[in-house]
Amino acid sequence: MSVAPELRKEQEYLAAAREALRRMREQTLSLQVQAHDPISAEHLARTLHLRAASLADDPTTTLFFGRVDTDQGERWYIGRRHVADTSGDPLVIDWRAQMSTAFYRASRSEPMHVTLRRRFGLDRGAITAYEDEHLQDRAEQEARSRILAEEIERPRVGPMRDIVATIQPEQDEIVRAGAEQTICVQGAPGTGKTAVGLHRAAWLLYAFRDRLARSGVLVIGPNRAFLEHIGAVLPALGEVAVGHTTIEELVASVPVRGVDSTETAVLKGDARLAEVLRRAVWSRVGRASEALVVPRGSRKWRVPAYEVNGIIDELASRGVRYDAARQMLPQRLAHAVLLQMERAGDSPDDRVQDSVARSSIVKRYVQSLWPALDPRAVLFELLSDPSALATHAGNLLTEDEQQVLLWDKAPRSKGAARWSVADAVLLDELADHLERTPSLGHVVLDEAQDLSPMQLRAVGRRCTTGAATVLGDIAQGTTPWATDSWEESLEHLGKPGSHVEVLDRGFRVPASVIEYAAQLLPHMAAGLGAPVSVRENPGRLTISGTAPGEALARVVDVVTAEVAEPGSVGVIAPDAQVEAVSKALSDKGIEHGVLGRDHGDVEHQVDVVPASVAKGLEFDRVVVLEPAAIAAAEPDERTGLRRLYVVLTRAVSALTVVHSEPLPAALSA
Ligand SMILES: Nc1ncnc2c1ncn2[C@@H]1O[C@H](COP(=O)(O)OP(=O)(O)OP(=O)(O)O)[C@@H](O)[C@H]1O
Repeated sequence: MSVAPELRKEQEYLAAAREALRRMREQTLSLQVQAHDPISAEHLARTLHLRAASLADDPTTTLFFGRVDTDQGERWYIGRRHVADTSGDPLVIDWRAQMSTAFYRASRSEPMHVTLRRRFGLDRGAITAYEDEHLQDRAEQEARSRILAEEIERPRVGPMRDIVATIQPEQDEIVRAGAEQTICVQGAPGTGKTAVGLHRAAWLLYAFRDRLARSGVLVIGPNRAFLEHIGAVLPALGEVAVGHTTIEELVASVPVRGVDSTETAVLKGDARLAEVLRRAVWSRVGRASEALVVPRGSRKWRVPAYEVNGIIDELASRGVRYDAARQMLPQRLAHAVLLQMERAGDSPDDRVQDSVARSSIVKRYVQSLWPALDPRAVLFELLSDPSALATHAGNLLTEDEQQVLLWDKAPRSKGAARWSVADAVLLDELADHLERTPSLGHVVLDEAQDLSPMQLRAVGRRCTTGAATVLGDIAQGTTPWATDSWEESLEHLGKPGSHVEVLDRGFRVPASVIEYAAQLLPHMAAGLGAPVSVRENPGRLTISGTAPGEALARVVDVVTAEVAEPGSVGVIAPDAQVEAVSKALSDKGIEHGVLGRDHGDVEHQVDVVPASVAKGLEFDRVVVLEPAAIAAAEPDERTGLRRLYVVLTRAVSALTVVHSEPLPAALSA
C-alpha cells in the first residue's frame, strides 16, 4: 500500500527518534562506574541502571504523539520523554516541558505563535494518520478531533490509561498550575478529574523534581478497586514513586473493628470535634502548686511554683506540639536550677544542667505536670466518661450530642475498644497534637466530596507545607457527611480560599447516557449541571424491563452478547445481589471478577461491581441491575439518587438498564 509522502516523512522522523533513543541508552550502558569507594560505586551503578531502564523504548507506543510548528520557524515534536540527537539537539520534547504548553493550549483565538498543530493517529507504536489544525488560518473551520474521539472510544482492557496525547486546554491549565497552588476541581462524571489529577502529579514531579521527590506526592482515592483502576497511570508516565492510598489506610493507626451508627459517625466527623480533642489533650498540662526542689551535694535548689508555671505557660503558647514541649520542659527546669546556682556564686557548666534535667526528681516532677499521653487513652476517656466529655465539649456539643458520642457500653480498657473508621480519624487528630504529622509535597485527593470535615483535616495536615489538588463532584456525594460546599471543604483542609475550577466537558459518558442520568440531578443536586458530552457518538442506551424473577437471566443474556465485542463490561448490581449475579454468570460459564472481593491481579473482561464500589470506575459497556434497589439501599432518598447517578455514569459506549422493579420516579419520566 502506498503511503502519502507527508505521512512517510513523519514515520521516518519516528524511526530516527527511535534510533536516537537507542543510542542514548547504549551510551548510558557503556558508561564505566568509577568511584572512590564501594558505596558510591553501588549508588552510581544503580543510578545508571535506572537511567538505562528509563531510556528503554516501549514498542507499543510511539515516542511522540504531536507536533507544533511556530511562526518563528521552530518545529517541536511532543512525546512522553525527551529524546536528543548526537549533538544534544532535541528530537522529541517531554510533554511536561514548558515548550510543550503551546501544543495543549494554543487556540484560534490565542495561537501562541503556533501555525500548525499536528496530532498523530497511532496504532501499536506506529504512526497511521495525522490531523492538522492551522491555528492562524482564519478560513479554516474548527473541527472535532477524530483522534480524540478514537482515543476515548478505544476499547478498554485493564486499568485506566494516560491521556498525555489529548489533554484539553482547560485540563492543561489545571495540570500545570503552580506547585504552591491548591486547586479544587468540581466536575460532573467523566469530565477527566481523575485523569487531570494524575497528570498534575506527573507534571509537578517533572517541574519540581528535587523538592517533590524528597517530600513525596500522594494520591488518595475512595477504595482499593479504584486505586487498582488508576494505579497504572503514573508508572506509565515514568513516575513509580507516588503513593496511592485510601483515607482509611491513611489514618490506620489501630485496627478498625467497630461500626458507628450513621448519627454517631456524622458527629465524629464534625469539625467541632477538633476543638474537643484539642482541649482534651492540652488540659492534661497541669499547674505547679509546689516548688521543684533539687538536692545536689549538701545544697537544695528550689524553683518556685510561680516560676515553673511561667515556664509551662511559655511552652504551651509556643505553638510546638505537646510531646515536643514536654521534652523541652526538663531542660527548661534544669536551666532555672542552673541560674540559681550561678546566682549563689557557683559556675556550673552544661553537663550539670544535663544531669539535673535527667535526674529522677525532675523526671517525676515533669510527669506530674506534663504527662506522657497515648491518643487511645484520651479518646477512650472521652467516649466512655460522660463527665470528661462534658468538661471538654460542654459549650460545643449539646447534651444529646454528647450522648450520641458516648459508647452505649464502654469497653473495659483502651486495649479492648473496638475502634470505628471515624474513631481512627479522631486518633489521627490526637496524634497530631502530640507530634507533628510530617507534610508531603503534594496530595491529590480524589472523590473529595465524600470526606467529613475531620477526614479533610487529616488530609490537610499531610500537606501543610505543600499543596493539594482536590477533585470531586458534589452530585456524587454519597456519604452522610458529604459536602455541599467546596469553600467549606477547603477550609477544613486548611487551604481556605483556594481556587475552585469547574470542568463541564464530558469525555467518558456519551450523550444519550448522560441525558438519561441527568434526569436525577434536579432531585439530588439542584443547581449542578450535567456535562456536555464532547463525543459525536451518542452511545447506546437500552432500558430493559422484565417480569419479576427474570432480571438475572436477562443480565446474563445481555452480558453474553456484550462479551462478543472487545472492551470491558461492568455489571453494576445492588450490593445485596452481587453474589447472585456472580453465580448466574458462572453458571453460564462467563468468566468474571467481583470488585471489592477479588484483588486486581487477574484481569477480566467482565467485572461484577457492587453499587457501593462503582465510584470513579468506568467500563466500555455497563449493565445496571435494578436501579430502584440500588437507590433504596441508601439511608435516604437523596443519597440513593446520588448513588444511582454514580452508577449510571460509568459507561463509555453503552448502558443497559435491567429492571423488574419499577424504576425510580425521576427516571421513568
Ligand atoms: N483529554 C482527554 N483525552 C482523552 N481521554 C480523556 C480526556 N480527559 C478524560 N478522558 C477520559 O475520560 C474518562 C473519564 O475521565 P476521569 O475518570 O478522569 O473522569 P472523572 O471526572 O474523574 O469522572 P468521575 O467523576 O466519574 O470519577 C477516562 O477514560 C479518561 O481517560
